[in-house]
Amino acid sequence: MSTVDERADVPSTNQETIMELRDVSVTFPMGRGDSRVLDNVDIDVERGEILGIVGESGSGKSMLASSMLDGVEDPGITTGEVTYYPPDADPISVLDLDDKELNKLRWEDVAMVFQGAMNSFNPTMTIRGHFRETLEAHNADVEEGMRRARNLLSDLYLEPDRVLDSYAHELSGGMSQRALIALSLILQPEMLIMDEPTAALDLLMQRSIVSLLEELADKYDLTMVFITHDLPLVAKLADRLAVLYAFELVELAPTEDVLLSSSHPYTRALLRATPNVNAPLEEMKPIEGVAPNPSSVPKGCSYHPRCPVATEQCTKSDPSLFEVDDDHRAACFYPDEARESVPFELDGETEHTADLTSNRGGQ
Ligand SMILES: Nc1ncnc2c1ncn2[C@@H]1O[C@H](COP(=O)(O)OP(=O)(O)OP(=O)(O)O)[C@@H](O)[C@H]1O
Repeated sequence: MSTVDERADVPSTNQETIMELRDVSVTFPMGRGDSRVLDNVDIDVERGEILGIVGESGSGKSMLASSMLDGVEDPGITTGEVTYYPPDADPISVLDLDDKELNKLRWEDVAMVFQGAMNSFNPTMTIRGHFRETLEAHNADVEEGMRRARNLLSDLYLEPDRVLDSYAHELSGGMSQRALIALSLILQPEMLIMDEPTAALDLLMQRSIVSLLEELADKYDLTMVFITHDLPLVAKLADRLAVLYAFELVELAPTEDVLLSSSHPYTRALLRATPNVNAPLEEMKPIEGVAPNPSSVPKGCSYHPRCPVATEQCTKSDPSLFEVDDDHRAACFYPDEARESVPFELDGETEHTADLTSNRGGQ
């Protein structure tokens, strides 16, 4: 297994890596050949960061989330390398783990929360039962663990006693989603992967969960991967953004770079379709053209049929992630032309753009 120092030139800043994905692909065997639903993704998740992964519906976001914990459902096949770097132990090759080892990793090192908490809880068990069962299954000290559970529930602005004594159906959607986040953190993982964790919730609850997540990440030194189709939502939270298009990573950069100087025409179209970073997703305008499905991914750059700056080159070769700037990568042969041809103006401030504006003011 490669060490951190030997790593290839891939999208990352110079911080310490907690999870490394190399050439990660997911395919489903279909009647007429394989369907590739995640295509050679390379990414380094940095310890302590909040990484947002955005993309349209069907772009491969859930496949990416699942592949990080070797959780793609049968008959899907995940290939490539996923390496988890524990703080004080040898690296773990996630795709080589057996079921028992995976189960340990999933709770104790890298937890995962999906949308729709209702389906994650057993309807015949109280929330307390779920916490106890998880602690017992991992041979953890139950009394100490339950103390932690109460703290986590309080951190998430829930009344611990009321929630612990309830069944999931007795809680509102927002409460059960927060209880699920608390449960996912009960064995003190280093990293939390969330796949559309707020999708089923109303706008106000989405926003409030996002700010709670930020507080949690800070308090518990958590690394977070937040996967969503809601760019305005994740822009408020993430330190870096990764953009997926047609099962491939097309741009990766610090959030403010994406918001102010994105270099892939798809990211720019996505931002142009976002009238205001504070506006709800429902106000986004559609992007012209349609995203390909797995059986019809265009040759060359998969975005070329929708792209205003595409040339013949783009119909023939598929650009890899080029370095635009130190820690900014985009899979486009023509980033300068893209910036010129796809203008957008972002109204509204995120924490990131606000910081930039105030820095500029001081110059
Ligand atoms: N079990 C499966 N068998 C074959 N193809 C699948 C299967 N599950 C998903 N896919 C396909 O994989 C592709 C990527 O799906 P994925 O769920 O990762 O997209 P997504 O970006 O998470 O979308 P959404 O936001 O709608 O959840 C889609 O084209 C989908 O149709």
